[in-house]
Amino acid sequence: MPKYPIFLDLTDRRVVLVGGGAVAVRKAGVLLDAGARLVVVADHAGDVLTGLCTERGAQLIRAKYAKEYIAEAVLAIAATNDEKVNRQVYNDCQELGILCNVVDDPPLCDFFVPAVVRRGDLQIAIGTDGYCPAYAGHLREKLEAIFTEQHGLFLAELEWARKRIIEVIEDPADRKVLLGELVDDESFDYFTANGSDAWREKTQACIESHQTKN
Ligand SMILES: C[C@@]1(CC(=O)O)c2cc3[nH]c(cc4nc(cc5[nH]c(cc(n2)[C@H]1CCC(=O)O)[C@@](C)(CC(=O)O)[C@@H]5CCC(=O)O)C(CC(=O)O)=C4CCC(=O)O)c(CCC(=O)O)c3CC(=O)O
Ligand SMILES: NC(=O)C1=CN([C@@H]2O[C@H](COP(=O)(O)OP(=O)(O)OC[C@H]3O[C@@H](n4cnc5c(N)ncnc54)[C@H](O)[C@@H]3O)[C@@H](O)[C@H]2O)C=CC1
Repeated sequence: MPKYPIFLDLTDRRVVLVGGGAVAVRKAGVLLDAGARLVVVADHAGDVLTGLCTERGAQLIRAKYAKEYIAEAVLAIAATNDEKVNRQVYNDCQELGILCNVVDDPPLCDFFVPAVVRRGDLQIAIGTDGYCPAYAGHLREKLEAIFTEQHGLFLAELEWARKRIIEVIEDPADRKVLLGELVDDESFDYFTANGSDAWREKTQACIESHQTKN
């Protein structure tokens, strides 16, 4: 069955990551980017993970996993190299109603972590339902060549334009038509060729012409 894809707000929410190797480092970075209150439990944390925790304010507990550490968490990720420990984390999560991801055992995952193209506030998440994560990574690289920093900057312009449109255009159908024009490739090309000021000027005129039609 396909998973339900969502973008989760983890700001100030406790997330517990068990394990301190390379896989834990990859998961930790993304969780910290999302503003999670990250707690890492690892009996041996590598230098990279230790540095990451210090620099970015995550709590590092240098200890073997115990159930008490996951209390109050919304998510837990088991990324140790010990299958038994990972399974224990999963079982504890089931008891406590915490969503769990076990990195080496897809059936023990309430959620999968996707590969992500990130361009400012624009995010494109890719999933293969656990069938071939490396393919998700490969597709991310291909999409990264297509979607550049410019697309992230363009999204910020669209946010500005959409706010204006909601303020001045009442009819949802009109808004939809106008936004449809503003998000298309021609509009993006105009933005990249002429920059933010020129694009806003053109967009403002376009919004005004829609207003006068009503
Ligand atoms: C189920 C899932 C659970 C989860 O972690 O959420 C899971 C499970 C497993 N991964 C394994 C291996 C590898 N995973 C990667 C890479 C990524 N794995 C990620 C997600 C997921 N991996 C979830 C499914 C997501 C989906 O399918 O949509 C990505 C997308 C996101 C991320 O991790 O950040 C990230 C790419 C990020 C990017 O490039 O952008 C590579 C390639 C590499 O390292 O370059 C390899 C080595 C090649 C190989 O073995 O395939 C193994 C075997 C372990 C072993 O044998 O030791 C298991 C366990 C199993 O399948 O049984
Ligand atoms: N889902 C994914 O994307 C991928 C998953 N994997 C799997 O992820 C797992 C971890 O991989 P790596 O980070 O490379 O492993 P690693 O061997 O580098 O690190 C394992 C970490 O787990 C910690 N650990 C072990 N027992 C513990 C315990 N009882 N309590 C607390 N911490 C404990 C160790 O101290 C160490 O920091 C492996 O099982 C691997 O097969 C591997 C590649 C990708």
